[in-house]
Amino acid sequence: MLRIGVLRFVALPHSSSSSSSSSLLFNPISPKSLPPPPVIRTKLVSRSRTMAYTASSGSSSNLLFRQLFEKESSTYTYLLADVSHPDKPALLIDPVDKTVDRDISLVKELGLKLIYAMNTHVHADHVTGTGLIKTKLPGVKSVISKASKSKADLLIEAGDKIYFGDLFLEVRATPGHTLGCLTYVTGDGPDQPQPRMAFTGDALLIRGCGRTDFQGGSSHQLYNSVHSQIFTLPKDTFIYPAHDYKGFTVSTVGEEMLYNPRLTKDEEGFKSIMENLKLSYPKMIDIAVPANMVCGLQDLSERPAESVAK
Ligand SMILES: N[C@@H](CCC(=O)N[C@@H](CSS)C(=O)NCC(=O)O)C(=O)O
Repeated sequence: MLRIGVLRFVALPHSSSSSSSSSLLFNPISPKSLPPPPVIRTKLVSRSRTMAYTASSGSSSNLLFRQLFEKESSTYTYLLADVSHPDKPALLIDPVDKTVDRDISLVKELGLKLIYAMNTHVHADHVTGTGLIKTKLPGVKSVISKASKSKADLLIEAGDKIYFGDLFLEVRATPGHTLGCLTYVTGDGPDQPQPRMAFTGDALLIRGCGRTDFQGGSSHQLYNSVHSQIFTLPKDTFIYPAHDYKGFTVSTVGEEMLYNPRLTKDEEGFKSIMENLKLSYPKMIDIAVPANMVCGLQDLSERPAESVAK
């Protein structure tokens, strides 16, 4: 396997163009080669702060976590930040265009520095907020999978690690709802959040899963993605999906392995369920898919995306 890209946030000038600046924008530095951040960590204080910020997640002395909701498309957006790092670097997963102002206000109120606006996949039911965020906060980088064949500042793939401060997300490929679906999982390590947290996009929903009837969807692929990439995580790993239509907010791997009415079946049973969902096409699909192929910015320049160091 190729060496995983280590995307390390460093304080650099904001720039949104020029391919020659790519090495300035993402600095592939091993965390071990950097001096420790100049911050005195008082475990009790930082832990209690995190607890106050954290909604239904596990503990980490460094992680600030928020789950946000966009009600028209029933989409969850997630805000994560390393609040022990002096810059408080943050990222958003699956922001929606309609709630970008809310999300940016929250980022500012909490004193965070947003560095990545990430997509789990090319959504069909709403326009991503990642492009709009870039126009409002020009230093932010849009992120999506290379397999999605979309345009973004950063095209990522399985095995990459997305660093924000000393915390990171591991990238797992979970195709099946769309070809380019990714699941982001918090890091495995002593200073990373415990239990781990998996941001599954539409691959795995709570007691459900993403449909497989368009955008390169495949029930065979989705079944294998969930079983090989998500159900192999520790059972206490939290599941945070991109949507919920039933009022759920969080689940765990163990809970879904026991109670997911689709994915507890064998593959043939799963395929049969997926073939008979009889869902109507998302109302926004004809607008959302082309817009999301350019991370929500129809006029994004033609410059090539930065490649991730391997
Ligand atoms: N009614 C909504 C779309 C609902 C829908 O199709 N949701 C997708 C995820 S967004 S493409 C899905 O995979 N649902 C699975 C399920 O079992 O509900 C609209 O018109 O936007």
